[in-house]
Formats: sequence, structure tokens, C-alpha cells
Amino acid sequence: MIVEIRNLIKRYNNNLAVDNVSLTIPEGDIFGLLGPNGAGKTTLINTMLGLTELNEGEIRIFGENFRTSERMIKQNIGIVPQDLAIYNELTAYENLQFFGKLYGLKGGLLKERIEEALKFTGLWEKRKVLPKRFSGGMKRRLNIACAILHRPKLIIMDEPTVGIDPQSRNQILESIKKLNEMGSTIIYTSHYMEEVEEICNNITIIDHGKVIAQGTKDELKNLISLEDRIKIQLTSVNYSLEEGIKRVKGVKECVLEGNTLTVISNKNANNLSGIIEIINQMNIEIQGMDFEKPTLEGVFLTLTGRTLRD
Ligand SMILES: Nc1ncnc2c1ncn2[C@@H]1O[C@H](COP(=O)(O)OP(=O)(O)OP(=O)(O)O)[C@@H](O)[C@H]1O
Repeated sequence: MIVEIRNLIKRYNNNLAVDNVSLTIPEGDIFGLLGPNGAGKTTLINTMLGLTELNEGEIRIFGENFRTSERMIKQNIGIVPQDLAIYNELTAYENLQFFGKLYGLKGGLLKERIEEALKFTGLWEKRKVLPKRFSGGMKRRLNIACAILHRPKLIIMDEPTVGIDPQSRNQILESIKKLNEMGSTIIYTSHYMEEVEEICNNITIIDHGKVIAQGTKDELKNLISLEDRIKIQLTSVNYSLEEGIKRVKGVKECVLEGNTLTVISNKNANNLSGIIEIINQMNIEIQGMDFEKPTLEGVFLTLTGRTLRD
């Protein structure tokens, strides 16, 4: 495990910002920390990084703790903080020089890594420009470039897509996938469930400082799905179709609207071939079929009774 957190508690006066959180992050993962604003994501990350003192609990990163191995841990982590950490009065290139030196890079290796990071984030052509002339998305990408210069084993990104345009957002999500393919483990915090759903493998959902659900994307969705839903587009219909489908093993409900048949079955009923057989027997052609999947938004809603954006 690249990160192990046990029973972490962090209070700000009487406010329990992180309430007995335990989680583990395997090497090679894109790990999603999902929760609404104020859920405790940033506090959890800052505590993990030793930037905020914890009240109780234990944190191990790369198997070590901050007390004994702070230098080793920091050298192997790249941080993209929620608040941009770049200098507006230095050019993009100079920003990278500054951060590279902090990580102990120098000479030819520093130059090589700066070029690599700027090309990776699509900013090489803009290397001589001051970030104050950048769009929000470009500033964010520069922030990412500063965090990956030293090829860290673990990259932590705290809401890196807040307030940027959709194109930059997609570029950032693609770059996260690439960094992961190149060998980095990623921790990605967000309150956008679509993003977490798109790129993350293991996910922890927190609310009011507490873990409310943990697992892989599919495990989380399985929490709420006791049924499977299929929508089938047909070329024509007949009156006995619904009756026929309802007799198939595992079918709970069947609704015909126009030429669209929605079949709701018990979870894992494995009855698709039976459904198709009935349709074939009636000489009806199938035009298309959609399996309706439960979403992480649905998981959050079921567990808390609120949407993520409330
Ligand atoms: N420095 C601080 N002093 C006092 N309270 C704080 C501090 N930082 C955070 N909090 C409180 O701790 C709780 C968790 O906040 P945190 O910023 O960790 O949430 P978050 O999930 O990262 O939310 P957001 O997405 O809005 O940043 C909130 O109630 C917040 O008001």
C-alpha cells in the first residue's frame, strides 16, 4: 500500500473536520476522494502531508511516517494544491526552475525535466510568458507541471478542475491518466462525481468528515443496485410482448413506451438471452439496447439523502 491511514481525527476547535477516517491506497491507483464542499477533503490531504497537525490516528506513506522519514516522503510526492501555488512575477520556465531546485534538481537534469514537464502540460510554447497572462486552465496546468518535475511516485491533486473551462478540464483529466500510465499513483479529490467516475479506480466518499462509502467504482454502485435495467429499442411492438417478457425468469417489471421496452430484472438474473428469445419469437427486430448503470451521484444520494452539490 502506498498510503495507509488509520483512525485519523482532526478537529478545528469544536469542529470535527476529519472524523475517524481510515483508508488505504494501493500502488498504481487513481484514487478518488469524493465529497461535497466542506466535507473535509482538503483537511485530510493537508494532514496526510504533515501541513496540518493531526489530533489522533496514524498515517503511513510509502510504509513510513512523517516523524522519521519526512524528507524521503516529500521527495517522492508531487502536490497540486487547491489554491494555485505559482509565482506571477516569474515566467512559466522560471517557475519550474524554482520548484525543480526545491526538489534538488540541477544542471542538465533540471533543464531536461523542465522541458519534459512543460511539453507534457502543453505549455512549452508559453515558457517565456508570465502566468498572470495565462487563462485559469493554463495556470492550473503550470501548477501541475511544477508538481511533476521530479517524477514523483505519488501525485496529490486537490480539486484541480475547479473554475476552469471544459477543454482545459479534459486536458487535465487526460494528463492524469497518462501520469498514471507512466507509473505514478494519483490521489484526486473532487466534488464532481462525473470526473471521479471517469478516471478513478478506488473511491472513498466522505461527508461531514466521515467515510460514508469505500470501494471500487463498481462496488460502490452495487451498493445501490439491487436490480438491472435494460432499455430495448424495437422496430415494432405487439400486445402480447409485455406479458411474454414478464414471464422470463428474474424479470420484475416491464414497461412499453412507444417502441421502447424497459425491462427491470433482479440483480444478476442473467436473463438477457431469455428476453431476446421472446422478442425473436414475435418476429420483432431489435434496433438498439442500453444497460442503464447506477451512478456515484446515485450512491451519494441514497446514502445521505442529498445531492453532491447541495
Ligand atoms: N484552518 C481551518 N480552521 C478552522 N476550520 C477549518 C479550517 N480548514 C477547514 N476548516 C473546516 O473544516 C471542515 C472541512 O473543510 P475542508 O476544507 O477540509 O473541506 P473540503 O472537503 O476540502 O471542502 P472544499 O471542497 O470546499 O475545499 C469545514 O467545516 C471547514 O470549515
